[in-house]
Order: sequence, then C-alpha cells, then structure tokens
Amino acid sequence: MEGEKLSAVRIAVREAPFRQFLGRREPSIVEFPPWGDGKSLVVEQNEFHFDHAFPSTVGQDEMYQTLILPLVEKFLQGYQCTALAYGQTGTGKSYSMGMASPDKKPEHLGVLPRCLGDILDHVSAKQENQEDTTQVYASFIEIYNEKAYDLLGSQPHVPTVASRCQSCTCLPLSSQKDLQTLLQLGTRNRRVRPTNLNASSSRSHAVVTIHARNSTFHSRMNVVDLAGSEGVRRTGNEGVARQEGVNINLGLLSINKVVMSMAAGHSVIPYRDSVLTTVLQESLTAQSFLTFLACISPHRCDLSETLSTLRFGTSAKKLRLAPMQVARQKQSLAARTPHTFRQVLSSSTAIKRPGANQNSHSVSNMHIESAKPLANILQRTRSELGMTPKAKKRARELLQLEDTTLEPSTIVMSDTLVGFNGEINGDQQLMPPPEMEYRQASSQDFTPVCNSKQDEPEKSSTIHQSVISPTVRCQLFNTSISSISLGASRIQQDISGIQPIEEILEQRPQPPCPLRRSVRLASTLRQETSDAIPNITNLRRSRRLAEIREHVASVVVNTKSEPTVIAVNPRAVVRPQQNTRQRETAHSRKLNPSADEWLANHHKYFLDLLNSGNLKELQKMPGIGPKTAFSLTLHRSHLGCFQDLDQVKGLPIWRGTSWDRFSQANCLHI
Ligand SMILES: Nc1ncnc2c1ncn2[C@@H]1O[C@H](COP(=O)(O)OP(=O)(O)OP(=O)(O)O)[C@@H](O)[C@H]1O
Repeated sequence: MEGEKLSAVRIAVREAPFRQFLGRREPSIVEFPPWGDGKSLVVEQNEFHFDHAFPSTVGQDEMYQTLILPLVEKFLQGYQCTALAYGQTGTGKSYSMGMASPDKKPEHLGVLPRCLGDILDHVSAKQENQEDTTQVYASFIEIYNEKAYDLLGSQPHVPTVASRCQSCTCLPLSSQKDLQTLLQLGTRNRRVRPTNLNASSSRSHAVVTIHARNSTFHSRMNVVDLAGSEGVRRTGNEGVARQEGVNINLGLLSINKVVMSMAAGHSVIPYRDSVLTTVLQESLTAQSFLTFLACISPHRCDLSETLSTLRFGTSAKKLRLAPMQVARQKQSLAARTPHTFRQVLSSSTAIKRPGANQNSHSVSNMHIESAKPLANILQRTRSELGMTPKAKKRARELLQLEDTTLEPSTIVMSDTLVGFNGEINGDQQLMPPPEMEYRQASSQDFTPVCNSKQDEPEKSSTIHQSVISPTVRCQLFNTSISSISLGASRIQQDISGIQPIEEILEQRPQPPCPLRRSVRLASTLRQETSDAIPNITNLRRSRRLAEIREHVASVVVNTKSEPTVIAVNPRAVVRPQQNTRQRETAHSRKLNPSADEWLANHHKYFLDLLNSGNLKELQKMPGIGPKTAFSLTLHRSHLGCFQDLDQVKGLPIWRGTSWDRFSQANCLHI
C-alpha cells in the first residue's frame, strides 16, 4: 500500500443484517447492482455511488482491510486521520468500530482493536530493527448530553473541564495487554441503554484518539463511533433518555454542518456549535484524511433514515482535502491556533490587491530581504494550518505576490513605493502595530499622521492629501504607513496605467447629497423663494406659511403702487434687516422682482414639482393629502405632464373649496 495514492476523503456504506427481534424476514431495500463494482447501491430507485459499498455479508476483516488499513498506514507516516461511523441507531456502528463490548470471537473484532493491534505490531517491528522509537498512546472519551467524559480517568462519570479534552487520560500502549485494558475500560464505562430499536444502544458519541509520536512527527488517528441518529418518537424514549436523544441529534447536526461548511469551502467552520465538533476540531481539518462509514438498515421501515444517511454521505463526497504530514512542533502550533490561518489570510487579503504585484517592483531589494524571514513564517503558518481548497487557492495567489509586496507590520521602507501610487519617505518608518488600525474612526484618526517635517502646517493642498492618507492606509494595508504622499509622477502613471489615488479622489464625483429627494426639493424651493421672501427658517410650518402669504401680499401691493417694498406687514420687512450685510447685498441684486415675475417663476417651479414629484413628495406640499396626491399622479400619467397650473386647477379632483385652499397655501394666487 505504501506509496499508493489514497484519496483524502473516502466514504463507504455498510448494510447491517436484519434485526432478529423484528420477527419477520423481508427483502432488503438496499440493492448492490453487479455493475456497481462494489461501489454503488440502489435504494428504492435512488442510486448512490461511494468509494465502497459493503453488503451485510461482508465481514469485519474485509471491511477493515479495505477501508481502514490504508488509513492506518497514513497515520504511521505522520498524517492526521479520522475514521467515523455514523447512521441510524442499531445499524452496527459500534459493532463496526469495535466499541461494543469486546467479543471473544476474532472474526467479530471491530476497527479499534484491529487497528491498535496493527499499529503496535508495526511499532514493535520497527523498534526491534532499532529504526524508530515511536511511542503509541491513546485516549478514550465519550460525549454524553453535551459534556465530555474521560472514560480512562479515575472519575469516568465526572465531566472533564477542558473544552477540547486536551487534558484527558492517555494510556501508553506497548502490548496487547495494554490494548485490552483500554478497550475494557472504555467500553465498560460508556453509557448504553436499551431502546425499542437496539437492545444496547450507545447513548453517547465515543472518540478514541490514538497518538503516534516520535522525533519527527506526532500523528493522531481518531476512531469515532457516533451515537445513532434517531427519531425520538420511534425509540420510545421518555425523560432522560428523550433528552439524550435530543443531544445526540444536536451533535450529529453540528457535525453535519461542519462537513457541509468544509465542503462548501467556507473559511469559518462552526466547530464550536457542539462539544463533539469542538473535540474533533483538530482532526476535521483540510489537512487530514477522513473516512466515513455510513451504516444503513435493510428494513423498509427505516427507509427515510437510510436515505438521509446516504444523502449525508453524498454531500461529504464534496469535501476536498489536501492532507499533509505534520511535523511534531508544527502540528502543535496548528492544533493550538486553529484560527491563526484565518487571521493571517484576512490580513493578507487586506494588504494585497490584484495588480499590486505589477506595480510594486520598486520596493528596494534591501527591504525585500528584510521582509523574507517574516514572509517565510507567514507562508509556513499558512501551510501548517488546515486550508479548504478555496482558501488554499487564495493563499497561493497571495503567496505569489509575496516577494514584491508589503507584509503587514513588518517592512521598514526607505524607497519609493509605486504599488499603490504612494511614495514613502525614506527616513520615515511604517506606523506600528495594526491594532491601532481598527479603532472606531474618530476625528483624531483623520488628522494627518506626520513625522518630522510634515508636522508643520502646510498649504491647504498638502493638508488635503494628509487627510486622505490615513484612510487610504486603512484600506490598502494592514499596517499604517506614516507620511504617505500620494503623488505619483506622470511617468509612473503611464507605466502602471493606474491613476494616482489623489487624482481619483479629487475627480471622483461628489456623492449625492445624503438628504432625501423630497427634502432636497423642499430646500431648493425654499432657496428660490428666499430670494423674494424674508428669512423665515426655524419657524413652525403654519407660521412660515402665514409669513409667506403676508410677504407675497406685500410684494403684490408694492408693485401696484411704488417700486420699493412697502411694509404691509411690519414682520415681513423687519426680518431682512436681521440678516447679515453680505446677505442683503447678495440678495439685493435679485430682490424685489416684480410680483408678476416672481409669481411666474413660482408657478413654473411649482408646476415642475407637480410634474416630477412622486407620491410622497406631492403629499409634502401644503393642501395635498394622500388621495389628492394619488389622483394627481394618475392624471399626470394620463396626460403625460401638466402644461400649466390652470390645467391642474381644471382637474376633477378638487372638490368644493379645496383648490382655493391649496392655491392659497402654496401662494399660487390662481
Ligand atoms: N455486520 C454485522 N454483523 C453482525 N452483527 C451485527 C452487524 N451489524 C450490527 N450487528 C449487531 O447489531 C446489533 C446493533 O449493533 P450496534 O450496537 O453496533 O448498532 P449501533 O449502530 O451502534 O446502534 P446505536 O447507535 O444505538 O448504538 C448488535 O447486536 C450487533 O452485534
């Protein structure tokens, strides 16, 4: 087997024998077609293809040799391996994994005793040849009601405190006697309860972790026997047993979610959803070998559970893993910091953008050299940690850019950085640690970060650049770079084809005013009318309207008699005197148009509003309610647009004096 390419994820299905106590013999719902080559099965016209499909006639030895032995070989070469049995209750998971009470008959021995036996044989053979000094030891835990129990410990029924069971008992294994002790202790202490479907149903998930440790690697192999998936009603459980069932299903659901997330290439895997996945976190990574054994029932009454077990297997086939041999110290780093990869990747994502490599060639060689050790560490950390294929692809892209781009918080620049159209002054260092970068933005964050000369106040244009630079820094780098001047020469622009950032920023069209359209319209109207009416802001709406009416009345009177404004209402003329002198002069050019002119403008503007306003905007006009606004829009769409206000006045929507009120409220005087 050595040297043979073993697929990282393998799914096998095993059919259980008929359950005797059901008392009847019926044809199995599972068919193994001859064309399936031992890999396919058909259940009620649903076809499934896996790596192996074992009928109930296949014995323990054949199953072990085909499915588990290659995994054991990988384990002995230093890989992380997991063999996991899942399926409905009573379908032979514990039997297959060898976690049921030890059977005297050798043909019934399950995975665990067989693989421990093989591992011990292999290690002792090597030790005899003085080739190796591999130590083997194993732990046996169970997860019951969302609590982990150390079955080899002195208090097997007291939950362990450590969330990942790092401190559970590990028995050294050097002989068959040790092996027997381990199996006896574990299976004796494991919780079992008779249910309607299984006379000795395991009520917990069992995880046996075998460690092989030598001078070069520390590999792990998990043999997992999940508690059966079960419909709580079918098992006939009540009380505590019912709660057990709920927790069992919770664990199974969470493992399902973990596998789905890994298969989908998500960067965040929900390991923490249950104790089971937390314990298996170190093994269910993209760098492990995974083998699933789906145990199914031949009975028609179990059809739905059988189909759901097979569907889970089909989804797990989508997993794409890239196992790697894990060196002893690296493995512990990976195991202890499973999230480091994500941090590293996200920081890298923040600093490197597509196209950065083509523009960053002018980073000085000296700094590339200084950055290399750190770049290597980063690369190593990435490779040590499990990566989904998608993340791996991304990481590879990033690593290709590594030599010529900035590393987070590491490089002291002395040359010109062209990559982001920024120049970094030689004797100014990069800003320290990125933790500064993710503070909540405050006004201080946007004050120029300057050293030396740039602390001096400068011309407005320079200040403008400085104000931009911290923002740009946050976007492009995970580290701060002080004193970036964002100017790039025309030649650099021509070479890179990238416009300098400050130019882009300057030329970027101003974002639309954050005010709502109706408010903008209203303010435009107010501005227009403010040329002819006094400043009456900050007054209540009723009072404002009254003032407008008074003022317009004064203008009308004025044009009929004198060319200057006559104070018909003292408030109407007193207000402008409160305005500043500049405002008066600015307005004086436009002020005092004839009333006709003002009215014509006002009508025109008002008509525009009626033609362009939506329902909400129309309703904001004085004298227009929801119904009128709706009728107006209907007529408008029917007519195309209103030609003049007389046409609006002639619409059949105005009842009684409603037009007069509307006209008066809006100073239309029609
Ligand atoms: N392939 C098989 N050959 C012979 N006996 C089997 C086989 N599979 C299962 N059995 C028997 O079926 C019974 C139930 O098996 P087992 O307890 O392993 O099921 P399980 O899936 O672990 O159930 P649970 O999830 O409830 O613990 C056992 O008595 C076991 O010996």
